[in-house]
Amino acid sequence: MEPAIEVRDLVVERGRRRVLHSLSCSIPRGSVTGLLGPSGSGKTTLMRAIVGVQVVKSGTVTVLGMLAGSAPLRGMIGYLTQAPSVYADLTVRENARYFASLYKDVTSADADAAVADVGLADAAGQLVGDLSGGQRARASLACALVARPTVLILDEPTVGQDPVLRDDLWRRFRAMAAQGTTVLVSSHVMDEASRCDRLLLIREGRLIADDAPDAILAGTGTADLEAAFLHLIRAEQVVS
Ligand SMILES: Nc1ncnc2c1ncn2[C@@H]1O[C@H](COP(=O)(O)OP(=O)(O)OP(=O)(O)O)[C@@H](O)[C@H]1O
Repeated sequence: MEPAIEVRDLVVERGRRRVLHSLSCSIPRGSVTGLLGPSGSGKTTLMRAIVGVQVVKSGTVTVLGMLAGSAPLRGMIGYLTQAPSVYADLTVRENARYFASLYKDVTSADADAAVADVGLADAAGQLVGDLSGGQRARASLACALVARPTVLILDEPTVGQDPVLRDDLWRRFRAMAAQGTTVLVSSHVMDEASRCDRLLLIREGRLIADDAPDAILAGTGTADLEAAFLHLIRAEQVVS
């Protein structure tokens, strides 16, 4: 089957610095793919290119067979940015319903369901400006989920969440993938990597691993993913 996302020889420059160096990868449909790498390695930049909001120097990014940023994709991609993208002076419910109103065939009931899905049903009537950081992040996630996107791009969705909520969110991502949604999640947290079907490890704008977690462990001869990633990063440092 054609992959959900295909990135070919992608070069991106930001602030006159090259931050993605001819990066290529493909992301299968109906999977959870983790995007991991040190701070500043290019995770957000790659996600922005996939969503179609990043100016690229060269290369191509195709999503569901269409060029990233194409108009028909707008209703099919959910994007959770790292900084919550919600209105502080609206309640959680009003935010979700506002985003629902931007889509054809998405109802207030869908908005309310998305709020419940992220564990915010009890806070639905609260102003976003009065929420904790973790709650605000979940309100933003609810807005990204509202239209039940085919492709979901999540930039560090579990930052600031307690272990129980993180577990709930990961179960939800897995359930969405089981129903056919393609989920790309960036994270700094290694124990989350084992919950992914595939992992992309990026360092200084280049992919240094693109495989299933078990295959990465086997290939590096390590017992856990944290050790595997340190192994891969050190091996790269020796080469470069
Ligand atoms: N608006 C910008 N203008 C210029 N350079 C930028 C801009 N945003 C990011 N960069 C640079 O691009 C590189 C990649 O940044 P990016 O945000 O993609 O990394 P990241 O892996 O998502 O980091 P983090 O894990 O800290 O969010 C970094 O060197 C960063 O300094």
